[in-house]
Amino acid sequence: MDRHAAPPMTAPQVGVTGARVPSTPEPLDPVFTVSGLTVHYGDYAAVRDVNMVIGRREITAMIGPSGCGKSTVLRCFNRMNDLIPGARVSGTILYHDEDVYGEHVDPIEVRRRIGMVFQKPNPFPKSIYDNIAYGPRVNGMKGNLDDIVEEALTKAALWDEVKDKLKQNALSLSGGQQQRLCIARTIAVKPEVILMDEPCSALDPIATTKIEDLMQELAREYTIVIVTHNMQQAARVSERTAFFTAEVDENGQRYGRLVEFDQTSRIFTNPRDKRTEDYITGRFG
Ligand SMILES: Nc1ncnc2c1ncn2[C@@H]1O[C@H](COP(=O)(O)OP(=O)(O)OP(=O)(O)O)[C@@H](O)[C@H]1O
Repeated sequence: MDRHAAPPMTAPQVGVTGARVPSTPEPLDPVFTVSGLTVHYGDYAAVRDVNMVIGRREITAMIGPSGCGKSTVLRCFNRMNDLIPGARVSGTILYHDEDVYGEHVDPIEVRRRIGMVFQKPNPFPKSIYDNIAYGPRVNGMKGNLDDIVEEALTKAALWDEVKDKLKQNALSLSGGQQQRLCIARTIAVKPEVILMDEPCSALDPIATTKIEDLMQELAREYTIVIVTHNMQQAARVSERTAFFTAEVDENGQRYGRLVEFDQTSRIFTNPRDKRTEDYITGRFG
């Protein structure tokens, strides 16, 4: 797949609060263009007809009640659903101009370019150093491995805390440190996009703040898509928000759908859809 090297057509404006304020409902510099995305598990169409665009170097949040398909959609961006027996994806997801599910696309390469951080930190039971070095080694990346490890840990705001104990087992780190290690591990293989599935739900408030600060720092260089149950978190960190909900079809089947996708500031202050308003004001879900 060709990596899109063009600079963004429009730089995000900087608002009075210093927050990055996007200028249009839809990003002008898409990394992903999702059209008519439907995901089945066996015969069950869990999430249907999703259309959205993910902007380059933006943070896009996906929010909504449990079971509405947020994680299912997130896993489509890097073909993680390929690993779930019975999962079937229809519609298209363009990564720049290339179909992520195209016939000749290598899912391993997709997952290198589009990394993922999970809800529960999942370091390998190896040293801190080897956790980071693993990806670059198996990908045959050129360059000095020590430098690659230091750069990834520095970008993940963990270097100062671990530089004197790189040989220590990663499982000896705190939960928040383990999650930053997993982010460093993702960064080490030089992705363009980082997908995050509830990355703070297992962390305390201080560790959560560190990850949120880190996300904003990383968004200078990476495109980030985050699933979160925490609406305040979506409001704090993201430029755009997609609100999903679960509805029941004419056959009594519950399914997930995207209700509204817009600038985060608009979703949280002046949503277009009553269902979004009910959710963000706590009247539903
Ligand atoms: N591996 C699977 N096999 C079968 N059904 C699944 C699988 N994963 C998810 N589902 C179903 O798909 C629907 C959407 O689930 P998904 O986990 O994507 O929702 P979610 O919005 O991320 O939920 P939560 O916020 O609780 O994590 C649910 O009905 C769920 O039961």
